Order: sequence, then C-alpha cells, then structure tokens
Amino acid sequence: MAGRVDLDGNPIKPMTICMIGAGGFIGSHLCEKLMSETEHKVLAVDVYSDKIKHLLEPASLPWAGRIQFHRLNIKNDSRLEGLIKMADLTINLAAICTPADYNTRPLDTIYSNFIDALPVVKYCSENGKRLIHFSTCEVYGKTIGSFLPKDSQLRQDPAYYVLKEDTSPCIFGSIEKQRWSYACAKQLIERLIYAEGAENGLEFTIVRPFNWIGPRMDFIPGIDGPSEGVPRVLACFSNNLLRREPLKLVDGGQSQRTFVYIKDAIEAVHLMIENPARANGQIFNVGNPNNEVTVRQLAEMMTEVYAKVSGEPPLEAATIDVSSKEFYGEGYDDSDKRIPDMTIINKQLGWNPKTSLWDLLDSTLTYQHRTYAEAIRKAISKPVAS
Ligand SMILES: NC(=O)c1ccc[n+]([C@@H]2O[C@H](COP(=O)([O-])OP(=O)(O)OC[C@H]3O[C@@H](n4cnc5c(N)ncnc54)[C@H](O)[C@@H]3O)[C@@H](O)[C@H]2O)c1
Ligand SMILES: O=c1ccn([C@@H]2O[C@H](COP(=O)(O)OP(=O)(O)O[C@H]3OC[C@@H](O)[C@H](O)[C@H]3O)[C@@H](O)[C@H]2O)c(=O)[nH]1
Repeated sequence: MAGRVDLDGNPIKPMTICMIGAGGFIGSHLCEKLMSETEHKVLAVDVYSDKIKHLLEPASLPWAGRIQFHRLNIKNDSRLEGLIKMADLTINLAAICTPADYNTRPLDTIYSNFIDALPVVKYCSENGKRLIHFSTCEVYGKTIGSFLPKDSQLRQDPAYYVLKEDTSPCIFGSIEKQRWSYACAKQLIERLIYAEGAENGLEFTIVRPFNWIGPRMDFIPGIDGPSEGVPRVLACFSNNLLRREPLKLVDGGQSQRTFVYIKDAIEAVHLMIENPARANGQIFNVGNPNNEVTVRQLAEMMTEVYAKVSGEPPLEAATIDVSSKEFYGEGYDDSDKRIPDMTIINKQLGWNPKTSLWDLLDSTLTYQHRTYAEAIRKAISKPVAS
C-alpha cells in the first residue's frame, strides 16, 4: 500500500472522504476497495448500514479507525455540513434509484435526486471541497435512432445510438410519462453542479453509471426487503430464479442494456478519487459497451448461469411476458438502448472494463445462491397462517 503513485507518478496522500449513501450497493463496494487497498479515511453516511456491517465490525479489522459510520438522513440533519467540512472530498451516492419508484413516487424521486442533493453541492462549493457526484446514464433518455422508422438503415449507424458525454442530447418522454422524473432531476443537478464549477470554481466530477451490477445489489423481496417491493432487474430476475418462477419480461424484453461488473466500475471511481487533476471538471460514462444484450437475452443467460451454479435444472417455461402497465403501473416508459462512448474516460484515466457478461453473472449468481437459497427455501416451506 505504501508508496502508491497516481497516473502522473505523484505520490498519493491519504485523504478523508465523506461518502453519502455509503451503505448502498455501490457505496459498499467502494468502501471495501478503499479499506483494503488504500490508506484513505471514510466518513460513511447513510440511513442503513447492513451492507457495510462487515467493514465496521469487529474492532480488530485491519482498517478499524479508518471508517466511521454516521447514521443520518441528509434531508434534515444539520451534521451534514460539519462532515463535509471535515473531509477533503465528498462522494454523493444517495438517491432513490429504482425505476419502480419513478412513476409511482415521482415527488420522492425528484426530492431525493434534486432537492436533497442541493445542500451537498452548496456545502462543497462554499467550503472549497471537491465533489464526485453520482448521476446516471438515464440522463441520455432515449436514443436519436429510436425515432427513426423501424426499417431505417441509419439505426445501424453508431452516430444514432452511441451515447457521448459532450455531444449527445438528453431525450425524455412527455411529462405524463413520470418515468423520466428521475432522469430529469438528475439532469438538473448535473447542470447545477456544472454551473457551480463554471461560476464559483467548484471542483467536481460527475459519474454516469451504465447498469453496474453485482453482489449486494438491491434486495430480494420478502427476504431482505418488502415482499411487494420491485428492485432493479438483476434482483428481480434473481428472485424469480431462486423461487423457481418464470422471469417476467416487461413489454417483451426488447429493450437493450450494457451491463458492467461492479468491481470493474469501482476501479474507475478509484482512479477518479486519486487523480483529481485528470477527473475534475469531467463527466464520465462508466459502463461496458461490449456487454450489450436485450433484456430477453439477459433473462436467458441468467437462467443458464443459475442452473449451472445451483445445480437445479431450469424451468421449462423460463420466461413470461408482462405489460409495463401491469408491472410498473401508469406512466412507465423505457430507455431503448444504452451504449456508452468510452473516449473521455479512456483518455483521462486509461480505464477499460474487463469482465464479460457471462463471468460477471457467474460470480454474482453464485453469491445470490449462497446468500439467499436457504432463506427462500425456509420462507416457501413456512405454513401460511389461516
Ligand atoms: N447501480 C447502478 O447501476 C446505477 C446506475 C445509474 C446511477 N446510479 C446512481 O448511483 C448512486 C448509487 O446507486 P446504488 O445502486 O448504490 O443505489 P442504492 O440504493 O443501493 O444506494 C443508495 C444509498 O443511498 C442511501 N440514501 C438515500 N437517500 C438518503 C438520505 N436522504 N440520507 C442518507 N442516505 C440516503 C440509501 O439508504 C442507500 O443505501 C445513485 O445516485 C444512483 O442514482 C446507479
Ligand atoms: O423483472 C423485470 C425487471 C426489469 N425489466 C426490464 O429490464 C430493464 C432494466 O431494468 P432496471 O430495473 O435494471 O432499470 P433500468 O436499466 O431501466 O434503469 C436503471 O438504470 C440506471 C440507474 O440510474 C438506475 O439504477 C435505474 O434507473 C428495463 O427495460 C425493465 O423494463 C424486466 O423486463 N423485468
């Protein structure tokens, strides 16, 4: 660990990082990385700590004293400014970020992704602190190509679908399609941060994650989250596989996504943290353009991988079609295709993702099976109260 240097050969000095949303999926992996591979200190802020409990206890852990948990809700806690002032860098991950909430809880979604992030930006700007803010690939919305006729040859041209930080437009649906409440709130906070940089000299980096997936993502309904809850697709499909139910394909599963392994993506964030001269003032796509599938193909691959890791044969009818209205309710809409352009992150940080979709599903579903199969078996065999 000692003697580590940045990409320009300068020694890396230990810093204090205020990480808001540290108890979530990305935060837990980032804390793990910072504890095991660096000497930085983390002030971990969240309302939950379950996903980082293994890093906080016992006191004999090699990094004890370098990570401190602060249970607070950033909506209404005056301790936030003090924590930002104590740190050299703030990383803001806190957000409502599950699509099932965007159209059913649009107010909470907008407040969480815009209003609640405002004081974080303000305190960083006023106190001259660096900020790494987590936005989303959803700010791109739909591709230009999706508006072309279905049989247009131009749909094959990357100019009509590859998403570039500095040139692609942000294309959302109408206001009644409340799905876009999240993307729109994220876009506005990006613009505010950018403006704080331009007008007040805020040192910022904006991250646009493209479907990062891996262990500890979201929850399994009825086991470590609400029975009626709808997590993101990895956890939805994992839940179906664990319960031996068909995987639900929303509107035929035709939408396309690129998935990146959380551990690859965390490497990119690590580079941003330790190379401020290269990361400040930048907006970075972080994804894996080589791992593109339709949601249907994802379901098929997950079914195959899960059969391998669990030793259980797949169901004969492994998938079932559902309408988006039935699954998500009124006001849902979808991004058609998400391929990140990698030019900027390549040039600034030399980062490239490594893990194939098959390999990342293999390790993730091995984790899901090991963590949840027994709990699901018990939950299913419990007699129903009469
Ligand atoms: N995982 C992805 O692929 C992905 C994709 C695009 C964008 N993002 C963005 O990355 C960030 C982190 O995502 P994640 O996947 O880790 O989500 P997550 O839901 O697992 O983590 C978010 C964490 O923030 C905490 N939080 C929310 N509101 C809070 C508040 N008011 N006070 C204190 N803590 C609060 C939650 O308790 C949770 O632990 C989010 O901003 C999300 O929009 C993630
Ligand atoms: O059971 C399911 C769940 C989801 N899906 C579909 O799978 C696709 C991916 O769904 P996800 O739940 O992962 O969410 P999305 O990729 O649409 O958005 C996510 O991407 C970027 C982040 O900002 C957020 O974490 C989230 O908005 C969507 O087309 C969705 O309709 C299913 O077909 N079946």
